[in-house]
Amino acid sequence: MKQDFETFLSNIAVDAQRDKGKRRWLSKAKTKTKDRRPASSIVLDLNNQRLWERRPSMKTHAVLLMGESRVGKSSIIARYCYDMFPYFYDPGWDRDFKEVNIASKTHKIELEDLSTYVTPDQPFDLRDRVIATAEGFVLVYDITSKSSFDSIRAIYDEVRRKSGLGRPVVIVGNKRDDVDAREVLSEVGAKLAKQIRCRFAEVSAKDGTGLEELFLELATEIEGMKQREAKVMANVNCRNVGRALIEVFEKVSKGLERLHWQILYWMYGPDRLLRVRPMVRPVEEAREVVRVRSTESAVSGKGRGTGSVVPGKLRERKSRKNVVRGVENEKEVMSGGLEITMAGPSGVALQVHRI
Ligand SMILES: Nc1nc2c(ncn2[C@@H]2O[C@H](COP(=O)(O)OP(=O)(O)OP(=O)(O)O)[C@@H](O)[C@H]2O)c(=O)[nH]1
Repeated sequence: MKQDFETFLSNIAVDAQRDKGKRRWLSKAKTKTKDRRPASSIVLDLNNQRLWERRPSMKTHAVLLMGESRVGKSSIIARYCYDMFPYFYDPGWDRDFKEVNIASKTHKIELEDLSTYVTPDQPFDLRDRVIATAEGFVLVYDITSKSSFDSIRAIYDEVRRKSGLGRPVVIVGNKRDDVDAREVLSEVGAKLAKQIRCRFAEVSAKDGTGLEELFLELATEIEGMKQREAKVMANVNCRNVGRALIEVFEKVSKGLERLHWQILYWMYGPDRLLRVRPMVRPVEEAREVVRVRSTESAVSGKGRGTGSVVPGKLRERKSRKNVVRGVENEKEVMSGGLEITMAGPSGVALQVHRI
């Protein structure tokens, strides 16, 4: 009887302790609510491709915890962010964060438990979107439940299907404190991780074992991935900028050359143009082709015509108003037409327009 009474008393003490823990945990969570607004916004298109993304800083890493129900995802978040272990089951816990130091810089790790997205009132599409926006994944199983381990492979496949390329994944066996009830050996977990080439860890949300290293290494991995992505993007941009600069430069130089000939045309008119030309470009340098465009057909309104002067031959065209004559050897072109195109030594077509 005495013993029963003592057991009764100790049970009350345990319950009181749990209640106290729950109250403390909830009040902490409440004060944190202000900070629990989403730190990042991402706009996806219908195929879950990123259209626009705002992250408050490069150093915020979105980590998604996935796994069967009751494997301890919420408990891992509670232990890691508040250093406390809730003895009660709370399926509603969703998102929190913790700041850590990596290479003497502060990084913010946002942890999210996906189970809240699979309640019947949530559209299924939301689940896909949450996966698509996460930057790192923790696939949790319970070492005391073989079935929770068996589901990991399918979850991993889903992550690879729906997430961006190269997002780090860690397979985590939780409840390692519960050695007596163990159903999944750590070698088995490690073997699966090796097969799908990702990291493996065994942790305990109850006593906090392995959690600090787990998230620190994951954040470092995510940071590395982001830096690699940023480098690739910078390279792509550099190449584009370089190509654009060359294009602009080519356009400007062609434009300048054209302008140069236009000014000569204005100054001397078509008749005297070729007398000035050698001053600009020595005759020997000039190529053997002179093209004359837009002659009689342009003037007569039938569209643009193109004539070319065969080297060494005199070519003459007549229209109602214009006479076009080109003497290749002397590089002489006379035109009353609208436009003359000459192939210069650099291979750039020079056009002289009549205004
Ligand atoms: N012994 C032990 N029990 C744990 C551990 N982590 C969680 N639990 C217990 O496992 C139960 C489920 O934990 P939760 O954190 O609510 O599990 P969950 O994965 O978030 O569940 P859902 O929200 O349904 O997805 C709770 O009763 C916890 O007390 C652990 O490391 N060791």
